[in-house]
Amino acid sequence: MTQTSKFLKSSAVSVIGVPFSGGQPRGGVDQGPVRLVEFGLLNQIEELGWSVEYEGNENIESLRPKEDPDAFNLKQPKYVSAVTEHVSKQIYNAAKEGKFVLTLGGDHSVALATVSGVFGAYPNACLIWVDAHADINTPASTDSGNIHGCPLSFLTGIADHHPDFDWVQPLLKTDRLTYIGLRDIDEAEKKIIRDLNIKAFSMHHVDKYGIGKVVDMALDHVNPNRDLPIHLSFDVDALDPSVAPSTGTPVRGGLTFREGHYICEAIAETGLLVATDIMEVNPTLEDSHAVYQTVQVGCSLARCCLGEGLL
Ligand SMILES: NC(=[NH2+])NCCC[C@H](N)C(=O)O
Ligand SMILES: [Mn+2]
Ligand SMILES: [Mn+2]
Repeated sequence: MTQTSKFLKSSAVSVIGVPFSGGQPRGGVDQGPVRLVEFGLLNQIEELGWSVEYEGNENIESLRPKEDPDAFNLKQPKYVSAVTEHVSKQIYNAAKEGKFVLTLGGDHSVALATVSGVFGAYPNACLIWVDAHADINTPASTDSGNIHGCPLSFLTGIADHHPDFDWVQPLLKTDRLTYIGLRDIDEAEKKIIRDLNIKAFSMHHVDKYGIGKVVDMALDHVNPNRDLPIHLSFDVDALDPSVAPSTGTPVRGGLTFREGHYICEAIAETGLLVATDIMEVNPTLEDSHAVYQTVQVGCSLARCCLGEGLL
C-alpha cells in the first residue's frame, strides 16, 4: 500500500464530488469535479495503490430552494446551507469508516461540509488552509455576501448568528487552524486573524523563509507533537494564476507549481493526513490551455496528498 495515515482503517479513498457554485456568483466552478474525473483522477489514484469510491452528487440542483432571498448579508444562504449539510453527512460517514476523504469542489463554501464532516469524525484534527484568501468573513463583515468567503467564521463559531446555518457546529478551535499562501485579505479578516491570534503564513512568509520552513512552522503550530489527524483544504487560487489560471478569484503573486506540490507532499509525509479538499477549479474560465493546466494541477495536487512524489 502507498503512503497512508495511521488514522485510516483501509487503503480506500472516498472521492466526493460537489458540483456546486452557489457560494459565489460565477457559474462553472460546479463543473470542477466532473472535469477532474474526466481527466482521469480516479484511475490515477488507483494506480497509486488505493481503492476508490466515487460519489458525484450529480443531483445537487434538487436541493435548490424555490426562494432564497439574501439574508443577514449573505447570498443564497438556504441553498448553500442545504447542500453543505447534505454533503457533510457523506463526508462524516466516509471519515468514520476510516477512509481517506478527497472532496472535489465546487466553490470554497463547500468547506462548511468538509470541515464539519471531518471534525465530526476526528474531533482533535487540525486544519491547514491553503488559499490566497482567508475565507473567514462573518455575515456582518462580508462585503461581497459570497459565502465562499465566510466558511471559517461559522466553523470556528465567530460568526454572528445566522438562522440558516444553525446546523454548523463550531468544531474548529482557532489554534487548530493555520493558513498558507494568503495575499488578498479583507480588512475585517485581518482584524479577526490578529484578534484571535490565528497562525497565518502569507506569501510574504513563503518568500522570507521558503516553503519548507513554512510548512514545518505551520505543522509545529497546529500539530506540535505530530500526533493529530490533518485536514488540508486547498483552494487552487493559492497557486499563482500562471499555474492555475481557471479559478474565480485569481490573485497575482501566488505559490509556484513546486511550492503547491511541496505542501501536499510534506503533509502526506507526516502520515497524519486524513482528508483533502481541492476547491475552486472553474473549467469554464480562460482558454482551453488554461483549463487544461488548472485541471491537471488539481489532479496532481490530489495525487501528492495520496503519496505520489514520496519515495
Ligand atoms: N474561496 C474564495 N475564493 N474566496 C474569495 C473571497 C474573497 C473576499 N474575501 C470575499 O469575502 O468575498
Ligand atoms: Mn478559498
Ligand atoms: Mn481563494
